[in-house]
Amino acid sequence: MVLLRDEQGTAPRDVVALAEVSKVHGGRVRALDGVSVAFTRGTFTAVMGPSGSGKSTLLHCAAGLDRPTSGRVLLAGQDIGALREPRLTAVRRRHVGFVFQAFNLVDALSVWDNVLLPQQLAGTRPDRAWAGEVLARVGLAGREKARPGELSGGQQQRVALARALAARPEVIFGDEPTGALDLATGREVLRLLRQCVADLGATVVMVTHDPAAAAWADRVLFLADGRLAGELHEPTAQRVAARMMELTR
Ligand SMILES: Nc1ncnc2c1ncn2[C@@H]1O[C@H](COP(=O)(O)OP(=O)(O)OP(=O)(O)O)[C@@H](O)[C@H]1O
Repeated sequence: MVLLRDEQGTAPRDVVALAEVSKVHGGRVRALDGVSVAFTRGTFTAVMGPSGSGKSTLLHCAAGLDRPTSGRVLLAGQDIGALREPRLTAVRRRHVGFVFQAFNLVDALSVWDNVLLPQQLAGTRPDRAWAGEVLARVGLAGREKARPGELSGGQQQRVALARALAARPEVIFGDEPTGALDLATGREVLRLLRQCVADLGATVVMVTHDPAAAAWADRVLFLADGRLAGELHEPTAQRVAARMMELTR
């Protein structure tokens, strides 16, 4: 089972790369300050840092949801700074999946229609067989007709994950995807994200405040005051927590 779409027959090693990216909000707040970082295909990266350190801004710039004030962002081989709307939206819909803290499901639609919605918005023909497979993979086979409101928080986040996977994105961005879940349910979602990387070759970039969640990643990036403040490979929750203590001291 192969998740990644590769039209050119070549797969760049880095799915997302930021070069000297700065972002100034409202002409005053320098949320990112010259960040250069790459996200390698088939890896799971967690982004951590104190509140206000620029984590969400980094995620939004990397995903093409926000534009840097300066610097370049390459997403799925394209320099997205050069793209105007609606081309940028099209690239995002085609190559990026999102999982948010608040799930962001459409309550008026069934689970099945939620999962297919991004492809319908993108105007691509939904791959129904694959959608069924990803729903089964997240443990929701048989719940296709349910409305999100009838499901638990953990189940809703699994629908959101199936929705993110259904379009076979190059990269999945998670903004605190376990932030609204209890410990056990959050762990289940993290295990699924981990499996997406291991079994499907997905690339995952996840912002989190939780050292135990970050420990599921291959690498943890630390931000402080809009700058990279180091990284940990093969992290443990203890080492992540210790590094966070140093950053907030
Ligand atoms: N739209 C905006 N307008 C003005 N300032 C903003 C905007 N978005 C973020 N900021 C500011 O930029 C800085 C970085 O914010 P960002 O949300 O990226 O940090 P964060 O590390 O994700 O924070 P948190 O952990 O609290 O979510 C903060 O000082 C924040 O107040």
